[in-house]
Amino acid sequence: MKDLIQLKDKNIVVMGVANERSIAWGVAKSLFDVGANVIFTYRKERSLGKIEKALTDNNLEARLVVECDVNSDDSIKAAFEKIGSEVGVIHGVVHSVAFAHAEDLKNDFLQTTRDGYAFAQDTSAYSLIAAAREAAPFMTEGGSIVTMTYLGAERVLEGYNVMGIAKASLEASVRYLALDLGKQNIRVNAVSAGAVRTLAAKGVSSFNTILHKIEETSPLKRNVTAEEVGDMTVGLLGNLSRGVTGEVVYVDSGYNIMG
Ligand SMILES: NC(=O)c1ccc[n+]([C@@H]2O[C@H](COP(=O)([O-])OP(=O)(O)OC[C@H]3O[C@@H](n4cnc5c(N)ncnc54)[C@H](O)[C@@H]3O)[C@@H](O)[C@H]2O)c1
Repeated sequence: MKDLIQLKDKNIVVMGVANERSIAWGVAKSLFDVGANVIFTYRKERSLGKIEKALTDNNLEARLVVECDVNSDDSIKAAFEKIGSEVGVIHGVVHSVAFAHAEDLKNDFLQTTRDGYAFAQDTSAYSLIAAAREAAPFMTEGGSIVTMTYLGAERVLEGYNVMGIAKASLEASVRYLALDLGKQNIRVNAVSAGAVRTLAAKGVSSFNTILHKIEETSPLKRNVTAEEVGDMTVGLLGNLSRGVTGEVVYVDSGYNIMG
């Protein structure tokens, strides 16, 4: 399988590990399993500590760990320049980053503020465009970019509100980026993950209800794990998916197909 995926010794940037429950950590574990060189980016010192602890506890070694605040163009540019200068070629990027203000997830969607809307878009959707732009010059052998989205982009899920709009932008951005970057043989896809209990999920008030609903009604009658999301992400990063770009792939026990 490792040979089919062809990610051994490839340099893959993973953005968005806050702790061992993060979807990005599930992705990183799958990447370590196939022998990739994993480069982490983090926003806060607290996350850096959590990444270091997760690596030590699991007896793993990162190729590099770099600070990157996706609300800042300068920070994104500096992060990818540092990564590029250290590793030379970047073969893949995993964008697993999102944020919205708590009040915009608690209040009715109708009450979304202009600032809250802009902030959710900036952090959760524009950040993919900026990261892709700064990574692309170092992706000289072609490669793959994968982001994390959610069903709330297409369906109204109570309490997901402004984040649903950000995910809709994110999914459209995946398609436009796929066209631009296809010329460089860089593929861009999204994984639409089922509900996974993480730090970010705490902001969604209806989260427990969603978990139960998936258990009851999805074809597989269970929730998915960050590891399962990680495995599909690695599939989209590697050679087996070389003909796939601009897609949203669901890892949600099939929940999205149900009426
Ligand atoms: N947990 C779920 O149920 C679920 C389902 C579908 C999609 N997702 C998506 O998966 C992705 C990862 O979320 P998660 O659930 O693993 O939660 P998480 O809280 O573990 O990860 C979110 C990450 O975003 C980072 N982040 C936020 N603002 C940032 C900024 N300005 N600069 C840099 N990093 C920033 C945080 O530091 C954190 O590492 C998100 O895009 C989320 O919307 C989550």
